[in-house]
Amino acid sequence: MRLGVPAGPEFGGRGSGASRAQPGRLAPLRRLRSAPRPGGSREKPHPLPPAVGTPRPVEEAGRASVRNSPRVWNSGLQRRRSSHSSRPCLPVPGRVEGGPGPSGAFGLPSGKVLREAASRNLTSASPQPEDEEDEEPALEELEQREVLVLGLDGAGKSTFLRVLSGKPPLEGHIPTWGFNSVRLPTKDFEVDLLEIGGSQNLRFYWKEFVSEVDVLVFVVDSADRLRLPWARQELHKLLDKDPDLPVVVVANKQVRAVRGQLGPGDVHSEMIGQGQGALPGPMAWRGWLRCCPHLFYLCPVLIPASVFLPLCLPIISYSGEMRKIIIKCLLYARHGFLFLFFF
Ligand SMILES: Nc1nc2c(ncn2[C@@H]2O[C@H](COP(=O)(O)OP(=O)(O)OP(=O)(O)O)[C@@H](O)[C@H]2O)c(=O)[nH]1
Ligand SMILES: [Mg+2]
Repeated sequence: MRLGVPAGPEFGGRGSGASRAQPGRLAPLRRLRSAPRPGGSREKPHPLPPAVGTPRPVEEAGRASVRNSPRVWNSGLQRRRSSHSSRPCLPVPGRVEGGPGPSGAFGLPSGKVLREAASRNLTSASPQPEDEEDEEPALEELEQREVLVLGLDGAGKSTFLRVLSGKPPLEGHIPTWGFNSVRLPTKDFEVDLLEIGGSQNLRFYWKEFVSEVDVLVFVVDSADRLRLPWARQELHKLLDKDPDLPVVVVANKQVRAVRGQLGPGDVHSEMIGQGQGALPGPMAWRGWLRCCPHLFYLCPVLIPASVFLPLCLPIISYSGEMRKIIIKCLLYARHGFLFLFFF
């Protein structure tokens, strides 16, 4: 059965974002995204291709060679791509209760196929003033980053995407039953973010995507003390699947967390883990400081937690400045972990 997987309603859902997408410039899964969409207008939910035996879509003439040219890809991505290039497209028989479609459920055939659907539905964020895009750079000069945004339900993934794309956060929790995607254009880069809903039924699919993205953003609800161990378990499962994956942990809802007596240090130790199964320290932190001076202020391990919070307060908000910092993090992420804290 072929059923639709719409973007979440919090992003205008059901294809409204796609009307602003630029098909010729879609970043993620450039090898797959131009697959014909059966009978789909951009205003309708995107039906997924058949689960098994999906033909590889043919890239648009000309663009494919540019996009896939080694000159365009950064070395980290090449490394990651080449080490996973032989990964087969797994048929996933799972069903998601409560999802759209006549039966109230949908099957997600594979990471690649879902991301293809997502790429058609990309919501391009309007360029912010700080990007100073006088002239669009030539296509072949653009580099791209594909960022997967995961985390337990209610952690704040959709909010993260919304705010980064210049929209105000929504009041209340509207669960994402499929995916949301957004494009952040910067001067020389395109950053595509893909959120997959965090409900238990959707977590099964997360691992299908991690090997094919440049960075994982893992959003944690710092106030949800009871579920922090679950969040850690999910994160570590993903890292088992791809140990080289650069991770940005977003420790959300710090205001509520402080009320619940859970500070950044707690989130840090919960997510890194302690004792058996813990991630080794050097692996957790190497590489970040070379990237961007701002990161120093965002890394709780290098500054005692007691001074970390005051230092961070001026920049821990979803401000324009924060947006720039986050984009830098996503662009230059190479190894290990970074923690960002939001209130
Ligand atoms: N105080 C505070 N609330 C937040 C923050 N981020 C998100 N929220 C709230 O948390 C609730 C859930 O946020 P969502 O972004 O919908 O959560 P989600 O991770 O996308 O959830 P699923 O789509 O179900 O996986 C909403 O009510 C948000 O307003 C934050 O940084 N601080
Ligand atoms: Mg969501």
